[in-house]
Amino acid sequence: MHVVDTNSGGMFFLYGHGGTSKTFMWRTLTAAIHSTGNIVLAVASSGIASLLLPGGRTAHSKFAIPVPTE
Ligand SMILES: Nc1ncnc2c1ncn2[C@@H]1O[C@H](COP(=O)(O)OP(=O)(O)OP(=O)(O)O)[C@@H](O)[C@H]1O
Repeated sequence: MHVVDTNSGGMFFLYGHGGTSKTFMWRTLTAAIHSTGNIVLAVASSGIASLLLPGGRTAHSKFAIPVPTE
């Protein structure tokens, strides 16, 4: 939350074994940031993963990332 409060930005990588609260952490952060009036774009690399996030979409869908066909 510090990087949001100070508008400093950042990149974080959350990893861990199955069932170790990764989704819980993302959902909590999303709710906390959204509650401050900020916009949260929840995207994932796969459709299955995006279903775990509130309002989640795939990054390809949200940002219209082209998929090379050749
Ligand atoms: N702090 C917590 N308090 C209570 N329950 C929690 C907490 N953190 C996680 N849980 C519960 O533990 C379970 C597993 O958590 P979660 O789905 O966040 O793990 P995960 O790391 O995303 O798992 P996976 O890698 O399998 O997707 C969920 O049912 C979740 O509600």
